[in-house]
Amino acid sequence: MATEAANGNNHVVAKKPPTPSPLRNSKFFQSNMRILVTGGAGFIGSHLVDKLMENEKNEVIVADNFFTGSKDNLKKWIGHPRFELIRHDITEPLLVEVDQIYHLACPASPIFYKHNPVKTIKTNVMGTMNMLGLAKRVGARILLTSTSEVYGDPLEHPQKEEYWGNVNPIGVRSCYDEGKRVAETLMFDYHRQHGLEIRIARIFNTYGPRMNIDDGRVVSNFIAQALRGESLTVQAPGTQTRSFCYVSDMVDGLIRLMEGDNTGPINIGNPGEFTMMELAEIVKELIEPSVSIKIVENTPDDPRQRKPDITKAKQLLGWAPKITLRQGLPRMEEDFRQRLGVPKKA
Ligand SMILES: NC(=O)c1ccc[n+]([C@@H]2O[C@H](COP(=O)([O-])OP(=O)(O)OC[C@H]3O[C@@H](n4cnc5c(N)ncnc54)[C@H](O)[C@@H]3O)[C@@H](O)[C@H]2O)c1
Ligand SMILES: O=C(O)[C@H]1O[C@H](OP(=O)(O)OP(=O)(O)OC[C@H]2O[C@@H](n3ccc(=O)[nH]c3=O)[C@H](O)[C@@H]2O)[C@H](O)[C@@H](O)[C@@H]1O
Repeated sequence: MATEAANGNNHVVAKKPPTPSPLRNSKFFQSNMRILVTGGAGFIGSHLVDKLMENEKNEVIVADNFFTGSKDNLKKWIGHPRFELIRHDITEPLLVEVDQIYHLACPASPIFYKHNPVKTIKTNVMGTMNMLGLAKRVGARILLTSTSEVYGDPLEHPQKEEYWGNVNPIGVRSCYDEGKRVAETLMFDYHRQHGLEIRIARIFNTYGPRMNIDDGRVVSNFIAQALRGESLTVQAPGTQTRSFCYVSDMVDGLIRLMEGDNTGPINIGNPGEFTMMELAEIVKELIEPSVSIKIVENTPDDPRQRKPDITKAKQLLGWAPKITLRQGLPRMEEDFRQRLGVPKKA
């Protein structure tokens, strides 16, 4: 029995990691690493695929059911000899031979994850079990994209990884936040019981190009509203806070976590904290000063504050975000202008 203190906890690991499947060596001629990205047609997943494909030694397989993702996000890779796209729902088993699994598949916008909550739970629980089963069979390392929502409506601020959270187990957000908490539990149980190599990232609000225009999350809503000349809808009271991380910083953090020695969970996010009213003011100032801001009704269990403590990410991964909100928003604006067909005023 080995004891591991990677996260300051003592995880008793019962077994050595599973032996890799011999089929894993039958690779495309140039590659030495075959990587599965579940949810790779989504927002963060497609940026991750871009980065992984830059390395000529990687073969990348994406499995996605296109619920919130799109082939458009991957169009530059379709047909590439080192890339494969599989239409697959991860609540069903998947048989592939891979060395690493980035497990992202799960709707992330509250509007979408609440649309079919039972499916969201199935994706988090059965989907994660299927991916862990796959990792066990082929001896692959697996990284789960968990969320700051595991801290619920946090009573500690900023949130450290040791904080166990304040989550409503029967609320409308529970399919997602409790789903991710079970997914984390499954990761650690497979690690302790079967010796699987696991990595857990707790992602805090991430934004950037390729977010669905009408995806309902706050940054995409405000930018789309500003470009359409509509009022920015701040949900009451507007004093709730979030910390926004630009997607290239996020991808860098995820790859460092996968390649490093620590299981996590590790917070990956930008500690710059803004109220939703402040965010609306910044979007208005940077994108369209003529739009108004209106307060609208909020949804149940909306967390009142959220800010990552990233001491662990700095120490263990040598990672810190580089792009500020004021630098990131214009990059996203450019992408939204192109997709909405709204040119910048001369
Ligand atoms: N963006 C954020 O702010 C944020 C914050 C915390 C955690 N995360 C996590 O990061 C991951 C990616 O988030 P995102 O913002 O890119 O979301 P997204 O909705 O753009 O991407 C999710 C992808 O998963 C796919 N998917 C959903 N259910 C599936 C299923 N059952 N089978 C196969 N594919 C399925 C979707 O079609 C989509 O392509 C998610 O796991 C999310 O929980 C994101
Ligand atoms: O980072 C995380 O861990 C989580 O963050 C988000 O969840 P949430 O923070 O609720 O995301 P938004 O829907 O973007 O809401 C952020 C805040 O903006 C407010 N909001 C949202 C939309 C809007 O039009 N106006 C507005 O004021 C909401 O009330 C909330 O307080 C993501 O969507 C989750 O997938 C992710 O796991």
